[in-house]
Amino acid sequence: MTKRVLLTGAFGNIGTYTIDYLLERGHEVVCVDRKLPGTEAVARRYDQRIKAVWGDITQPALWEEALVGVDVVIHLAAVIPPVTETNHALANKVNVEATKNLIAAMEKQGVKRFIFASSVAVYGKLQDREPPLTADSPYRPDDHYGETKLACEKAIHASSLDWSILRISVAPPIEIKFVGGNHDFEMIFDIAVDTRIEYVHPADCALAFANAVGCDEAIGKHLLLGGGPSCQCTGKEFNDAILGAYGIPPLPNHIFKKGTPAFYGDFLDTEESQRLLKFQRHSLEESLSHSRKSVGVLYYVIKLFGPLIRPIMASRSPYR
Ligand SMILES: O=c1ccn([C@@H]2O[C@H](COP(=O)(O)OP(=O)(O)O[C@H]3O[C@H](CO)[C@@H](O)[C@H](O)[C@H]3O)[C@@H](O)[C@H]2O)c(=O)[nH]1
Repeated sequence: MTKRVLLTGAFGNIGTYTIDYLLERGHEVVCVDRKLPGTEAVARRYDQRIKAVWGDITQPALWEEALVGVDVVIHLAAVIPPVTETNHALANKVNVEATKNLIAAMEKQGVKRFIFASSVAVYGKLQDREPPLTADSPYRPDDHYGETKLACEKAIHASSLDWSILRISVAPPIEIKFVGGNHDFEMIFDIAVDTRIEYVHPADCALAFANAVGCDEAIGKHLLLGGGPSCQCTGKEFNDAILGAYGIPPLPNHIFKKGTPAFYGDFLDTEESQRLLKFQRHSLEESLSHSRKSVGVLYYVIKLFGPLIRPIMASRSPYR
């Protein structure tokens, strides 16, 4: 059955793919995002096919307009690291207060179905345990981002909504393009070379969110979004592969964060999430070839200047 779906953070990394899947399934999509040159450019691509509601999600009045006639809410809008770590006040306001206001507005307006984008950051760094990470592994976030996502989850548990919480693993943008988000390439330096990573294509996350709309069995569940065994690798393999897709040679090991456990997440048990949401479509290999294609001829230019680019990139590492 087609639904009217409110999608927050609609013009960001995962949001844009989510719009595509929702439209493909015949849903009406109401998109909420900040009005920025990048987000407006993305919105123009959808023209009359979506309704855009522009505004600041920390303003409770925004929800009154956005929720009219809505059946389901997919809440992606958030600030992510590194901003969450340098600006705690903003992270609290955007990630926690706005989510609490949205929940209150939904309860007031009688909108029941809520699908929330959380993160494996709620577990903190727990690679001292045997993999895989399961939905009920212990929560001990050790960064502010993870704290904010866990606070949202607690507010959701205390609500009267029909919720699903989807905890996303490592899902950076696949293409060099400006979307509304706040991704920062320097994050790669936080991924220690020997850490266990489970990548997931942002489009596959989007598919999980879109499929959750019609999946009543997902109600009341915490589901892990990782790409599956074909997306599991070490931090070193991950960083080399991502850089390689853009024509950049591997960076030396010593400029990456040291020590274990040195990044959150792990290899994940995605048996239940995949059974319910059927979202794992891309291996890491396929995602990298997608990245490589998006770079086009620039790949050869970057490759040619690789020996010059490499030290410039390395100089941006805080762990040199
Ligand atoms: O005050 C704000 C801050 C952000 N956004 C929007 O939120 C979206 C965030 O997207 P982006 O920064 O590209 O990140 P994603 O990779 O899409 O982040 C998704 O995946 C993360 C986990 O990997 C989750 O934490 C996020 O909630 C979820 O949106 C963007 O459209 C932003 O414009 C707002 O609308 N208002």
